[in-house]
Amino acid sequence: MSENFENQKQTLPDNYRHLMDRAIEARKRAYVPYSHFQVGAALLDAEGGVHAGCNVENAAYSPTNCAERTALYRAIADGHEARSFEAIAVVGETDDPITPCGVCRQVLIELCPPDMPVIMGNMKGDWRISTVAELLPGAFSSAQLHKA
Ligand SMILES: O=c1ccn([C@H]2C[C@H](O)[C@@H](CO)O2)c(=O)[nH]1
Ligand SMILES: [Zn+2]
Repeated sequence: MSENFENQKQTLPDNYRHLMDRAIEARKRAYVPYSHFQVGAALLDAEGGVHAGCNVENAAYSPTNCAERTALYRAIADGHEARSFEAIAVVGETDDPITPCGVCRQVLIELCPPDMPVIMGNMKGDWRISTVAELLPGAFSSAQLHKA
């Protein structure tokens, strides 16, 4: 399964490198007084625009928003159509490339094409790529809901 691929050692393709650089930049703006774990994300839209996100924590913990969801919700709020996105990069200071949490995987399934690449990285430059669908096998999605 692609999620278990070893970290890629080759160079990230230029377009994805650029997106990852934007995620690294967004990571600096993380609001993380509780975990001190900064995460950045950058979402590419169909027009070539990039929507950055960082994690935003809360003293009550559960209102915390991950970097991935910040980027996605920001792009939707700016008028971009659901499932029109082309790629998302996410980065944290992890040994292996960071992987989105379960909540973000569900939101990715909702708002992105199932074959959209998720470029996962760390601050050492390791990276790997999985599609949205690969990250959440057997997902409950709108397709099932609307059959009811
Ligand atoms: O993919 C991830 C994983 C974690 N976090 C955030 C949530 C919380 O603020 C902190 C620690 O879990 O990192 C993200 O933003 N994205
Ligand atoms: Zn998450």
